[in-house]
Amino acid sequence: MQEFDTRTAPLTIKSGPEVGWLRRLVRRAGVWWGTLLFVAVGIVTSFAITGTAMAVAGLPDMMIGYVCALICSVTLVPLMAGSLLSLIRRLDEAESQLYHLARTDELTGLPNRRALIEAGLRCSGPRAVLMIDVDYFKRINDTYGHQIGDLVLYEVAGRLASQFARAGLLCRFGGEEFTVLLNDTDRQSAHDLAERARRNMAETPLQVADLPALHVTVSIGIAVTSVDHSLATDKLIDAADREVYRAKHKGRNCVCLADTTADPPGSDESPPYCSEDGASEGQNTAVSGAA
Ligand SMILES: Nc1nc2c(ncn2[C@@H]2O[C@H](COP(=O)(O)OP(=O)(O)OP(=O)(O)O)[C@@H](O)[C@H]2O)c(=O)[nH]1
Repeated sequence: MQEFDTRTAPLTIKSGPEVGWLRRLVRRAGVWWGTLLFVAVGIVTSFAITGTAMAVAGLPDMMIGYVCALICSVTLVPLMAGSLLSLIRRLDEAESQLYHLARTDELTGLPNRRALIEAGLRCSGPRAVLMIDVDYFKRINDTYGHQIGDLVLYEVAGRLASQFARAGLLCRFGGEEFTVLLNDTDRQSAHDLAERARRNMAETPLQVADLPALHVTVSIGIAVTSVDHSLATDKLIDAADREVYRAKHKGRNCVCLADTTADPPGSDESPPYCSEDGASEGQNTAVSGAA
């Protein structure tokens, strides 16, 4: 399956774990050049030690000492350094792969919840969390089976990626829930983005395998934090999740905004706020609109 490119997003998952100087050397120079460097350092060091040892022992400069040092440097050092550096490279590749796998959702290729939490810990400024839940997803599974359900989730992820990849970090939170973390975003912008994505999903049916077009809608909960009203990302996620429940109770296919900051977008009334442009519950089933 294709992996969605989230590298263009302002918030990205960290590319890998912290590494020490030896790993950085292997990454930059490779095993062969790294080994050559070790041999060069080995020759210089062994010559220096040999010379010093002979001087301390009161021996005259003997060629044989330097020849022994040279033979050791060009035989033992490449053997040991080469083995060590190739082992480090293999471990580095394995750890990087493990790091990436632990932060990627297998089905959609999107970053997963762990990646979201880590990205959230790294930001402190004004930001927004959008929680996006596919409506009546169980019906899709029940009607077409889990395999088609998986394909629908994959297509939904692709659609959401096209809407949010440049705006923020889109993750699969779990099940049929997706999350977007938006940095430096106020309520109005977060709401506009969510509303655009909701509308796009509702108005353009999904094409999955050879099935007729599937009308899928989403309910979106938003929580925003500002400089004056700072809130940790996990609290924002909880608040956005509560808004999803509110959106579900409102009939689904709508966007609800949490009361975490000042006024709701375009309104002087007190928050929280819900924009209800969606279909009614009856029309808004994931499968009832299938042509
Ligand atoms: N195919 C598939 N199904 C999944 C996956 N993860 C969760 N589900 C299913 O998603 C369904 C979610 O159902 P509910 O929580 O009842 O929600 P819903 O049917 O979408 O209804 P509302 O959220 O209330 O609109 C369950 O049937 C889960 O089995 C997955 O990775 N693949």
